[in-house]
Amino acid sequence: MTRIAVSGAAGRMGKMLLEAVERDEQASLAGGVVRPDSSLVGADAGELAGLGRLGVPLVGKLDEIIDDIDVLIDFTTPTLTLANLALCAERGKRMVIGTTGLDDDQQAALADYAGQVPLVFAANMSTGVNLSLNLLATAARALGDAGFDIEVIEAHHRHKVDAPSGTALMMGRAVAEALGRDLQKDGVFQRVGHTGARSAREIGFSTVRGGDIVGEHTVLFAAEGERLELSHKASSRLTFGRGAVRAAHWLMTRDAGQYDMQDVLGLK
Ligand SMILES: NC(=O)C1=CN([C@@H]2O[C@H](COP(=O)(O)OP(=O)(O)OC[C@H]3O[C@@H](n4cnc5c(N)ncnc54)[C@H](OP(=O)(O)O)[C@@H]3O)[C@@H](O)[C@H]2O)C=CC1
Ligand SMILES: O=C(O)C1=N[C@H](C(=O)O)C[C@H](O)C1
Repeated sequence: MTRIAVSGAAGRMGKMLLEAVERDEQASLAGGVVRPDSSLVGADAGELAGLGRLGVPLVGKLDEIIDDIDVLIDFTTPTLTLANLALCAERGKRMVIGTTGLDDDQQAALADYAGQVPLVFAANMSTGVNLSLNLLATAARALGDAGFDIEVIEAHHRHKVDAPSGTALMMGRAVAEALGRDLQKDGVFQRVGHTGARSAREIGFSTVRGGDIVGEHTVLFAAEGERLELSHKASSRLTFGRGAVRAAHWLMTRDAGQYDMQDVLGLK
């Protein structure tokens, strides 16, 4: 049994993660963490997630349960994720991190902590998206320097706070690496006014926000006379939750280091 706790348990992903852990026969739900001042502190994690009473009370601080867990799953905010990681590294606890929107310094800090504990960090835990990274690299090598323009288009719910999505950036990086391009230089994240014509090397990003869209990503390869689109559409957050639980089990036999979901799925 892998004893798993969920950080940000009251969030959109937090509740899904509680369900994914509870549904997994090889995992036991060892706790859920909410804000210290939340009225949910002391409430039952199962009731929060609509699973009925599980006898697992929600706590306001990770410190209260950390000794009784094997893995912390964290899909929250960059600041909270790094604070939790500092504590997990100190106590030798593994982490699965799905939080997006980390800046360069935050990503460097995360990489430093990975020297102390095993962790999986991925902007998307779904099987389809992680497989698509390989397909995208193949398509980019075949088409990217042969007259095809590359654009990444993503759509998410109205509550999402970071843009472009972590997945869109990951897809853009897969394409850029396959073509020897650099997103810092070749990524175009905004077009407005008289932009001039598109350059051949640029990789464009477009963001849609609205309603309850769970997460949709398309990479478009557009030439004169034809276009190829590789799309992934998530219709339930449970797909991310299941991936995170799979990553938690996988981490149990790993040494300290930073891994991603392609490592977990054996796609490298
Ligand atoms: N890797 C993947 O596969 C996926 C990644 N994500 C990423 O996961 C993250 C969370 O997404 P989502 O669930 O939609 O967001 P939510 O805002 O619904 O959830 C975040 C949770 O974290 C809590 N939280 C934030 N700061 C603190 C704090 N300082 N102390 C305690 N709790 C805190 C929030 O509490 P409160 O509500 O009180 O603010 C909330 O419950 C995002 O970065 C998103 O991009 C999402 C889906 C899939
Ligand atoms: O915030 C979300 O909801 C999602 N975020 C992730 C991202 O930024 O790529 C993954 C997924 O698309 C849902």
